[in-house]
Amino acid sequence: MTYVEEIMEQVVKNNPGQPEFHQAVKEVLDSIALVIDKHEEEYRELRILERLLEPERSHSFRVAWIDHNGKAQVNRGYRVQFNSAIGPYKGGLRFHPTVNSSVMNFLAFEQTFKNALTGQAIGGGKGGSDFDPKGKTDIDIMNFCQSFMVELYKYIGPNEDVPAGDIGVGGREIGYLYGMYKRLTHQYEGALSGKGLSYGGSLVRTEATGYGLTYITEEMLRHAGKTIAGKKVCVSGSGNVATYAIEKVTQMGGTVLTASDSSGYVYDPNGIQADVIKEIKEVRRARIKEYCDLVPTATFVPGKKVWEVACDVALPCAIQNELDLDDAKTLVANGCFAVAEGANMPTTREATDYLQEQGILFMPGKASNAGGVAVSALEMAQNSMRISRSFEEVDNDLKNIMKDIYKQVSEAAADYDREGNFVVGANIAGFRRVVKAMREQGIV
Ligand SMILES: NC(=O)c1ccc[n+]([C@@H]2O[C@H](COP(=O)([O-])OP(=O)(O)OC[C@H]3O[C@@H](n4cnc5c(N)ncnc54)[C@H](O)[C@@H]3O)[C@@H](O)[C@H]2O)c1
Repeated sequence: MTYVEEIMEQVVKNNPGQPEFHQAVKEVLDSIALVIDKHEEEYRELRILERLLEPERSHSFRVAWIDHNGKAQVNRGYRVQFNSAIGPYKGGLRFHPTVNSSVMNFLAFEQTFKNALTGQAIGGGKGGSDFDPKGKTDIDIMNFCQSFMVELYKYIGPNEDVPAGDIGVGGREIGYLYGMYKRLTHQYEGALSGKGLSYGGSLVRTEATGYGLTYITEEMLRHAGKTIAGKKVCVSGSGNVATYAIEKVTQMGGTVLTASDSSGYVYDPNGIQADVIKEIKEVRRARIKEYCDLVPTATFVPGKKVWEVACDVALPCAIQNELDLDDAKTLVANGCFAVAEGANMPTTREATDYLQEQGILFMPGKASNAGGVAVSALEMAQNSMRISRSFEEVDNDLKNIMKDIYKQVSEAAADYDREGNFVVGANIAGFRRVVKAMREQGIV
């Protein structure tokens, strides 16, 4: 048995009932087997993979809170501090009923490689809760966030661990979390990113993941002699990443045909309007169906996924495993030639393999959605220096970071004779940077 095979068996044995974590680890190990095989003896001796796959620290805690009816509620909170070889832990907080140890481990593990790809000094972490924000009042959200922070603040700090938003955690939630952090620690410091502009946030952080996704997609298309302008694009989701991907694709001359939530999708051949999505999701906090009340040319398709709509480019921006093999076949049959992941692991392994076999340009999330965390790191730097930079400056940095990620990913793939395989390239490039830092710091 090879070292990689042995380790994969061990991961499954040591983390039973964690399918998402196993899926993420398998994808990475399959890609980096090429590198491991070259250094097998040395890596075995240093137990590189064992150390890389064991989170440095995992916190799980009770979150008791009172809802707007005065009733007691209890949820479970998490913070997984996976790897700090290259910097303080960094990664979002997710509030969604599907959150469990498997999802947390998969996200924190992926985050380690993604953060390495940005070239910044940030390690990998992730956190969240099985709390479901759907249908909750503003008071519920504040009470929950405050109780969550009463525990979380013990583990975070600007030089230790800097959480940000993710599914279910946007500007409102970060505000409530930060308010309680400051009250508990009496420190005004950048212990969270994605903060509001009035209290230390960075311009472009809100837009960063969706914009960054669009910039790297354009870069990938450019190298294939194409461009986003004039293309039909399917976007799934209608949250932070989806909204700003829709906005940037439209600005760059593409037409976004779809947006969705867990109830179904809306289709508009004239192009989905990001401002209307913002009104529905950020102001009214309503279901996507309401889009059709505001835009008469749009139609709502209940209970279906966006991938049945013919498009040139697909941008999955909702949740893990939302694009499966059947969806991939439909996309290819309808002429789609590029897929870039806005969400984390939205494409199943079978779907990814099929898309790559069919010669579809495919950019994995750990490269294509890294813009959010990259601008979070810029926010951390601004907080430390007590400065704020202009929209243009930060946006320009974001563009350069995304271009650099494309370069690293394609060069790493080429180094191992896998030109155009950006999954292999992203995993190898991230792995090389993390492992170099781990080796230089000894067995810790
Ligand atoms: N926010 C960031 O900066 C960031 C950065 C990197 C990656 N991501 C990833 O992007 C994805 C979306 O995150 P977000 O921050 O936009 O969250 P969000 O809460 O703002 O939006 C999530 C969206 O997904 C939709 N959704 C959830 N389950 C769905 C389902 N089963 N079918 C269809 N739609 C569904 C929700 O309705 C919502 O529109 C997640 O995978 C997240 O990990 C986010």
